[in-house]
Amino acid sequence: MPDLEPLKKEAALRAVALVESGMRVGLGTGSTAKYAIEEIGRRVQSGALTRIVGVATSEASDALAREVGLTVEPLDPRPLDIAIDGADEIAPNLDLIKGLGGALLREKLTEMQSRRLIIIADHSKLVTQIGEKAPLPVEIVRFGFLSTVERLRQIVPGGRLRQPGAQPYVTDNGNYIYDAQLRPGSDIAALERELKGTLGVVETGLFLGLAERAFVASPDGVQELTR
Ligand SMILES: O=C[C@H](O)[C@H](O)[C@H](O)COP(=O)(O)O
Repeated sequence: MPDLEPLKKEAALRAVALVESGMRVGLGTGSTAKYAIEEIGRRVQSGALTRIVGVATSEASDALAREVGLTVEPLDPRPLDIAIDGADEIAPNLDLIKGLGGALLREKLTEMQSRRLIIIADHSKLVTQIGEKAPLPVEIVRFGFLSTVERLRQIVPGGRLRQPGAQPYVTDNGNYIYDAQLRPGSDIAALERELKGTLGVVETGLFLGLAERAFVASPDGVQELTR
């Protein structure tokens, strides 16, 4: 398995180059977004960027941002100038699956409000159709979760409650996650509507029509994709 870390970092640096002083910045979650947060922190510490306010998409990113010296504020109704985040699948039209790290709800809340969503990833995340590689995370409420899982199985038969150990995985919002196995080529816009209309579902990891640009790094260099 080749080391993807330098590639993730390279993609992150390309995105951070778009951040300007005075911006309100959505801070993504995950092992790629981490490089972006660290780089923004470095630029703030060196004085290259000033008056940056970060809005974090998870408790982990909030903690990291503070650690690297960023000012972090909660999400409020003001728009963000830019958000930088990783993804689990990137389709050619920049539709995404996100949430394998469990942060999909806060990510969607934050990134819907951003003027620009920039995705950073290594080339392993590229797919020709959504559902090819990653499961689709669906955040569900804990109360009656077994009933919600049954309802979800009627819609997407393949899938399971995320349970890494003895207990189900719990999100920052105190919810559970159902990881659905999609059939590539299915109508994902219709699926999104159906899942969002399902009792017990809080949010899905489908990010459709949200990303403006993606920096995708491979051993041949960084590819810049636009919608
Ligand atoms: O919940 C997690 C987020 O959606 C991440 O952005 C996504 O899982 C990609 O993470 P990584 O950069 O670690 O592959």
